[in-house]
Amino acid sequence: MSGGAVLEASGIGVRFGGVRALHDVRIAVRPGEICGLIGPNGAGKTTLFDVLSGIRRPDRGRVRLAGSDVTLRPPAWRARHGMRRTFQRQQLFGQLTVADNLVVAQEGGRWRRGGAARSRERAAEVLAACGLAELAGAYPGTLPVGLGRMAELARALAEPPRVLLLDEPASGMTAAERGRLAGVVRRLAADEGCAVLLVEHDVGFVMDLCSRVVVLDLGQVLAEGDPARVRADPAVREAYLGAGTGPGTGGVETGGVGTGGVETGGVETGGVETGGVECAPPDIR
Ligand SMILES: Nc1ncnc2c1ncn2[C@@H]1O[C@H](COP(=O)(O)OP(=O)(O)OP(=O)(O)O)[C@@H](O)[C@H]1O
Repeated sequence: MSGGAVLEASGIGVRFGGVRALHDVRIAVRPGEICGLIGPNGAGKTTLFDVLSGIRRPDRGRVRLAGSDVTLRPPAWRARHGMRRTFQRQQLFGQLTVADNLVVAQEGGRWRRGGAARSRERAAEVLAACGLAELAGAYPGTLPVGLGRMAELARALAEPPRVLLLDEPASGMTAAERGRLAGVVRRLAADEGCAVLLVEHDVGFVMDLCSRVVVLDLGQVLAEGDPARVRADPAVREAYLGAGTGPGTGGVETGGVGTGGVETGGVETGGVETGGVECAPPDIR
């Protein structure tokens, strides 16, 4: 399929009863690449992540990790072979400190008081790289949302991943935290050759960070390419604008770092009026 891809999926189909959540989806991510996965609500992004990470078995299609067919492999097997995923909801152990969560992640999920010295050293390094050194002794439940998400990312990096799937990593983060998150992800890809695939509702953040963007709509790949190309794609604009993006419709958030303001209500951007509340289309300029 795609030469050099470390993670690739082809012909993926998933149905939930009468709902076709994914149809003939193909996606590939190369080492060192940061790829964004976007799409309106219900497009199939989470379902695709579940298939890639092994949480859901597809009705059709194959998933390959470093060339091996892993379609029937469970999530733990994929994790042992270098695939890590973060979730929208924090997965850290609340009764362990942030540092101990990273130690446990390196020791097969088993807790031994103190852990191995090597694991503790690595945990300290990763936390420092994520700007969390001072929070090593904190308990996850005490962290504000953005720092909790960063700690979740740190846990995923406790052992160097080959493939990293990030599920809405910037959600709830301040602008400064988003900047730090982007820096960590860039370094991971550039210095360690990790392949990163991220689902994120903040389209501006995705466009700034990713070298390639895949757009899902109604369970199919609608467009794919570099951010400029995707931004300009009429089908992408139509899919977002047609989806309704305002409060109450669970629309796409905008306004990530450096995306500038969002034009609302203008003819050019196709703003939509809903019951007196002006709904802005996502910033896909
Ligand atoms: N467990 C389920 N049972 C039935 N239908 C489901 C289930 N999970 C997802 N779906 C449906 O599959 C389609 C794709 O959903 P999915 O959650 O993957 O989309 P998404 O792009 O992640 O959406 P969002 O941006 O809102 O998180 C939707 O129509 C959704 O209603």
